[in-house]
Formats: sequence, C-alpha cells, structure tokens
Amino acid sequence: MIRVLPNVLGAADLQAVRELLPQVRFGDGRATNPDSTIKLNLQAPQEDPANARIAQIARDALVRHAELRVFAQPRQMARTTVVRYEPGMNYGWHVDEALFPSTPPMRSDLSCTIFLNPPADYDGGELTIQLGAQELAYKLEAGNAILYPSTTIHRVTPVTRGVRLAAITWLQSWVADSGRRELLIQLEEARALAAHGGPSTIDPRLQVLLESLKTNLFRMWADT
Ligand SMILES: O=C(O)CCC(=O)C(=O)O
Ligand SMILES: [Fe+2]
Repeated sequence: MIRVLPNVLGAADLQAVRELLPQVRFGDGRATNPDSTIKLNLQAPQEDPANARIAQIARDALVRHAELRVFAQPRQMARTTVVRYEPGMNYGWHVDEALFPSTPPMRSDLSCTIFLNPPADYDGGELTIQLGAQELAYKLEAGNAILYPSTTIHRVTPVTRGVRLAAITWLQSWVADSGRRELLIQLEEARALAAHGGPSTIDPRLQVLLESLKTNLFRMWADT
C-alpha cells in the first residue's frame, strides 16, 4: 500500500536542511547504478558531509514518525541520499534493488521519498508509481514523504523547469509479506479506534483480544 506521510520534516528540520543543501557536492546518479541507461539525475555521494548531516536529520524524523512505525514496522533503514533533478533530468521506469550491499545485506521492502523543496519550485518531476492499470503521480509539499512498496515499478518524470530536491531511502520491515503487513496495520487501526473512546466504551476483553491478535500475528510473521 502506498502511504503519504505528512510533516516528516517540521519547520526547524526543513530550515536546517535548506541551509545544508547548497553544501552538497552532487555527483552523477549512475555512481550507484553504473549499468543504468534510464537514470539521469544527480545524487550526493554517501561520504558527502552535508548529505550525512541531512541523512541524520531525516533518519531521526522518520524514526519519530508514528505513522511510519505503524505502516512500515521498520527493522532497518538505509541511510538517506539527497537527489537533485535539473531540467531534462529524469529516472525512467524501474524497480528498486531487492538487496542493499550492507553487512548483513538489507532487503528493501519499502521505498521512501522525502520531498525537500516545494512543488512550485519545479515543473515535472512527479514520482509516478504503477498500480495495476493505474499510474499514481506524487509531488508533495516540502517536508512530506511518500512510502511505497519497493516491489512497484516507478519513475520520476522529466523536470522541465527548476530543480527537484528529495531525500530517498529504503526500509526493511519486520514483516516481509505486504499482505500480512497490511493486516497488521488494520489490526493496529482497529485497536487504536477501540481504545479511542477510553475504558468506559470498550469491553476490556475485546481490547485484550485485539492486542493479543496483533501481537501474536506479529510474532508469527516477524523475520528474526
Ligand atoms: O527521487 C525519487 O523520488 C525516487 C527516485 C527513485 O526511484 C530511485 O532513486 O530509485
Ligand atoms: Fe526507484
């Protein structure tokens, strides 16, 4: 399931990122995909100090984000990379790598883009995701993020004016199977809704049963 995560970066984080962005020394995006003929963008080298500081801000913000914890059930997160698309740049239809070369390798279950500058700054540059016969295009306000399954075919359409800046990362979930993950999300939503009215409106036996279902299905399905 595709989810928009509002306000991952708040005003103070965005301000810090805005001050760091001019210091990033962008290189060719093909550095991490040398054989790619469809990737035409710029990205920060992993060792770039400004990229590393933005990555820390982004990581802290994602870890704090309650909806991300529910939707992704994250086990591991790759370091974010800042990407830059200038006029004419784009990234054609592709699917993300299954494993990232860390030790141990990290499986990418979910891909995440945090938009770093406002949509009015550029034309084009929509992150477009195939969902069956539909194509869903996302171009979010600065600070908002999109979380989408790494199994999807997606692209970034050509930027025709201005510059698109984003921080991208990948997450490994405790639950590999997206169908199972969705059921756990629904159970958590049911549990939260039931608890919402307070102890007087919910039969405590129902509350404990919902908690038990969520916890024990997670135990059954979590990778260890
Ligand atoms: O810039 C984005 O929003 C995502 C780019 C992308 O698909 C990738 O780097 O794999
Ligand atoms: Fe991608």
